[in-house]
Amino acid sequence: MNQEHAQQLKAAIEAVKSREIGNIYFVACGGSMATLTPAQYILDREIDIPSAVYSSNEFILRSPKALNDKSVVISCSHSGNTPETVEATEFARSKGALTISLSHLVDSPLWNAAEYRLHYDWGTEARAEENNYGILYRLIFGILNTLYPNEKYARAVASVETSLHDVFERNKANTLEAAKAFGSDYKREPIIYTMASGINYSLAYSFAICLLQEMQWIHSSAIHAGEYFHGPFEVTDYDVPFIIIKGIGETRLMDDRAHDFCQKFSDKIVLIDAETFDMEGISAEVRNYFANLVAGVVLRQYAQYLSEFRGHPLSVRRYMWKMDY
Ligand SMILES: N[C@@H]1[C@@H](O)[C@H](O)[C@@H](COP(=O)(O)O)O[C@@H]1O
Repeated sequence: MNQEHAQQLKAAIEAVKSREIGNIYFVACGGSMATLTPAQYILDREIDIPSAVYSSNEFILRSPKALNDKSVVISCSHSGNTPETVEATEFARSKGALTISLSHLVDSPLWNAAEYRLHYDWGTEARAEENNYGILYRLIFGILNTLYPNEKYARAVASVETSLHDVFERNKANTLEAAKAFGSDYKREPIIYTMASGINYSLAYSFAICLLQEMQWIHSSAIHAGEYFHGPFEVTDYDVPFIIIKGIGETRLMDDRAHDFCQKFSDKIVLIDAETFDMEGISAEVRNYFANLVAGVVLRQYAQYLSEFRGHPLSVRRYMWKMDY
């Protein structure tokens, strides 16, 4: 265990404990916003303190009335440099909120804007318990366990610390051939939709906007499985590809309904079903909250092979970080 990370988490969790908490906001952009969103889902399910997710600039411009000194604002920027996330954190701090920021870059502008800072590791060598989701889940379940002590939350933290890395590795190995097949079969698709609900929806969103649009320049849109029947299902046809992520929790009913319909009319469904995951080591009562993380690792491998078969590295951008915008 990285002791520096453990110390940073302890300080942030103690700070939350020392305050009266009226609400919790999660603020970031793009992939980082999608990273934070499952934490809001977990809080929504577990406690009655209201929480919400905002894209950074909207947080500043909308300026929620309830943002005040009883707020906790958790922001994230991988680079630590996204100006709107830095400004949103400064804005939250100016309103008296307790600010906690996650970043891969120590001493970045975001790092300096936040009151409490959480560094996470990144890259192929990083251990799951020290990467962005590992740190976020240790924070969220740590906060829950501090505010509402419960063995369930302690077991969730232990699941991250002792098992998540191996769970990721096993599921990556189990889906390696499927990832290669996806890369080969879908490399010429001009458009790929993603669909999910509940805690998995933000994964469908980030896969569509970050992996497919940003990193592969493939047209895409994330469809909420419940919303599918309220517009998007009209585009379903035999040659229209859908990646459908099915969860194992309370919203699976919506995933089933969308999948059942979609497979009647599309011959190109890529199903990522959390029921097939090997979740051994993750405490049974919180597996729903971890299935999206496993699906994320599985899908990242799919994207990796898509990029290899297309000869389009995931690192290539046309505009991002290359000009003013
Ligand atoms: N794919 C995401 C983008 O969607 C996002 O605009 C950006 C956010 O940056 P950061 O997390 O550094 O704030 O970077 C990531 O790569």
